Amino acid sequence: MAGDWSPFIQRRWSFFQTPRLIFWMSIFAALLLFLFFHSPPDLSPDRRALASSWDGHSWERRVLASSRPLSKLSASDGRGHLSVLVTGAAGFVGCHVALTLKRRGDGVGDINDAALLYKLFDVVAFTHVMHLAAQAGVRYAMHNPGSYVHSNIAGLVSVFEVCKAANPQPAVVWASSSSVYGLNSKIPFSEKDQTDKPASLYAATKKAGEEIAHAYNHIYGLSITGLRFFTVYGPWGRPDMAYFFFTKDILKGKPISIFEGPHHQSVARDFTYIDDIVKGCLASIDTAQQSTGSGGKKMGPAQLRVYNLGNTSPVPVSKLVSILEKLLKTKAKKHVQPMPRNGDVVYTHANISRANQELHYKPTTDLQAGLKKFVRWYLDYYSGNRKRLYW
Ligand SMILES: O=C(O)[C@H]1O[C@H](OP(=O)(O)OP(=O)(O)OC[C@H]2O[C@@H](n3ccc(=O)[nH]c3=O)[C@H](O)[C@@H]2O)[C@H](O)[C@@H](O)[C@H]1O
Repeated sequence: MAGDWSPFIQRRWSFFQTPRLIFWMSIFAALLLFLFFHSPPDLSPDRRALASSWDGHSWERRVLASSRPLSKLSASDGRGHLSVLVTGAAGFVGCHVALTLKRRGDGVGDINDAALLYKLFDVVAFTHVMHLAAQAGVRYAMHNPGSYVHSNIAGLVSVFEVCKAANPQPAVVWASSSSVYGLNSKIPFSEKDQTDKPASLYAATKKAGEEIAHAYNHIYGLSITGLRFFTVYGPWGRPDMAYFFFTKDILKGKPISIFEGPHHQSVARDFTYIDDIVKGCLASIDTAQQSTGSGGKKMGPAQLRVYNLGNTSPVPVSKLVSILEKLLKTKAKKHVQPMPRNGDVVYTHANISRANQELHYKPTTDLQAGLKKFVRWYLDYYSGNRKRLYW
């Protein structure tokens, strides 16, 4: 369900040295061969993977230990600790949210495999699911459309299926996207605006997710909150995003393309720093009401929410580049070019008043400050200085 991360993986792996890579690939291949020849023949592939990776009792013990709240740390609102299943915890937003929950003392499990989801719910009565696993990226959807359908639609349905069948049902908080506003020209974007003109397949799958959420809420009484993230950036970010590969290319002296809209209109984004997004995610968990259904049956109306999580301060991409140039002390080789027809939109700007009123969401990091933290992390990370970690 984590989707196809080809561009991400390619960029990350190019930093590995080849002999090391070959060594680990050999170990991995040997492990696969071992598992293949030693698995009992009557197990399905999913069950076989499960059985070979975890022996039942020790696996359950690990899941229980990981999801158990730490009693010494205090919960944020005095309601007691939560057990939160975080999907996509290997991804950008997911890893930050999971670590912050863990740090404040909540129990966190992590998985994005459907068979394991059911097994996990047998073992742990999750109070919440933070569903962040997805195929992200606006432009990559043109190259690999199936991956978006697989992760953002089929994957979402499989998460809702396991949640609706659980007893008790957890409350679900999941990642939608600012891209659902598509060709909407009313700014700033408000949750009340129409979102029926997606400009990319990515946006269309996120919009479909919001409609699917409505159906599960309506039929099964699942409490569901969708978060429309606005161009999230920061340390441990996605290498396929512009701020990340601009940094890499500026340092390498490679040219970068800066898109512009029709009539030389500048392209701008409501760039939002990861720590602000994490606060919005945790506030959504903390304010989520319980689902009303039980074991697949609705008992009454349940909470259904959608929030914009943005910075409410759009910045032109050309300004993003000039901040990076200063922080990196290097001039970029800029090529300004018309925005290709690739699913991009010219402008995003979040109206965050609903999130502010109901979640007390208030972003505090502007692009200058956020990029400074990102660049510090980037230089440290890629200089090989990984001893100093970033949490
Ligand atoms: O808010 C979202 O819902 C989405 O945010 C992010 O999409 P975007 O806002 O498109 O971010 P990103 O690709 O970094 O491009 C940033 C800017 O650089 C411009 N851009 C891009 C490439 C380039 O070569 N030149 C350029 O000018 C480009 O035109 C754009 O204006 C997430 O990737 C997506 O997964 C989703 O979460």
